[in-house]
Amino acid sequence: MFVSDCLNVNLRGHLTIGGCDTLELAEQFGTPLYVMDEATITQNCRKYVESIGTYYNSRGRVYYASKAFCCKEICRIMENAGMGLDVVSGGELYTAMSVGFPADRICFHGNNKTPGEINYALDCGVGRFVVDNLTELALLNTLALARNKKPSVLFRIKPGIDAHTHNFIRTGQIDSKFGLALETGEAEEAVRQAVALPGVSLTGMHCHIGSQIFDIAPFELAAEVMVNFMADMRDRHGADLTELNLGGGFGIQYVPGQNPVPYDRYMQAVSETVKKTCEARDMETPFIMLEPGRSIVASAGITLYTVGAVKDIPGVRTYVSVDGGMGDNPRYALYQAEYAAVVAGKAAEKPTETVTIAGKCCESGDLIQEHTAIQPVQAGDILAVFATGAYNYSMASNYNRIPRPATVMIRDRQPRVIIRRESFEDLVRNDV
Ligand SMILES: Cc1ncc(COP(=O)(O)O)c(C=O)c1O
Ligand SMILES: N[C@@H](CCCC[NH3+])C(=O)O
Repeated sequence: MFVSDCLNVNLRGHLTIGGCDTLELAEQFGTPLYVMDEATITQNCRKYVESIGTYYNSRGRVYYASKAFCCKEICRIMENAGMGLDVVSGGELYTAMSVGFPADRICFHGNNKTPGEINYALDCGVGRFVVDNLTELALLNTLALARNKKPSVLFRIKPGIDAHTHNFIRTGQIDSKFGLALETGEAEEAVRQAVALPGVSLTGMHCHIGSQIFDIAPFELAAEVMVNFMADMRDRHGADLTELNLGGGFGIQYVPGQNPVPYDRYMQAVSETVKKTCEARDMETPFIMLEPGRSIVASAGITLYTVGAVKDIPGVRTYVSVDGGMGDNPRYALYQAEYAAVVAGKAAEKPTETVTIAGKCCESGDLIQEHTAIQPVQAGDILAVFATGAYNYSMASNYNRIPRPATVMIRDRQPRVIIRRESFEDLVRNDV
């Protein structure tokens, strides 16, 4: 009925998440409120971890891409689930380290890591650096030598795959700010340099072709391109490459009618490609790394808002204004991302209205969704927007000095605050 199994309707006709009544959650914790179901997150982790067992003989690791949703508690949950962590900044790394996440299970990304961030990561002892460009390679080599370290390095490669997703979240094609291009010889040049550098140990290759991808073919193609490139680098430069990171990007269902590929089918298809290509190139199957973000946390989350003004413009549209907006969810403004919503107190009823859900920022584009079907709605109602667990809190801002919402995590029907609501005091804390 809904886009996630953790959502349901109780006998009062109210929307529930993880067995908790959303109207009671809104009453207890206030709105806007992010709510997440822990069992959904841990089940998603388990599916990935098990598929590494099934398809790669357990020779691999799943790194949760923490950019999707990063806070201390999610790092603890990931550690307990046996996951690794993909971090992309000093801040994400700091968050992980602050709860004692094992540094050797961290993969450090980023297309412009600063010397400060690199030094911090070296001091933490992060397991893998995914190096984006030649400048970074030279810098990492120098900084590592100065600290008497030799970090393991993977190169971020643009495999030249054009995945069918929104322009802003496509990354595998040649015109991308991320990674080293194959076509131009840039990637090979990086390998040639790295094998001769004393401060880095080149162990493998990485690619990530984009996000919210629904087809299997681009992933298969990327895997084939990457294995072939690794074999070429072995043949031409003697590079001993034993690790292949295939990134994340697996699509999820935001609205009914979308049909994401089940992980298992993706894993099976890609593992077959990897093995077949390795055989053809007389290469051992590398240690496989994956970096799912969205598909681990998105469907575990919803956002609860309180409806304020409902403005009907006859013959034009009806605006339903809520007490949050682009500050807590910028994805419609950025990517015209699709979302489904319900009036939480009427979740069992059929949607009969078509409305535009607007936020409270001083910005016409501050919309959560346009022309969306919903139950009859009025001021004071609680509105729930689905599948907001990824790239909502992590991309939130304080535009218009609106405090960021709290996040509540539910386990065994018990809600607990894992991120406190920001106060006005928080907003001025760093002002001088
Ligand atoms: C390098 C890298 N890895 C992993 C991810 C996670 O992607 P997703 O959340 O789509 O699984 C991203 C984001 O697109 C990324 O850039
Ligand atoms: N933040 C984006 C995707 C980019 C993922 C990171 N490379 C989203 O909300 O869909």
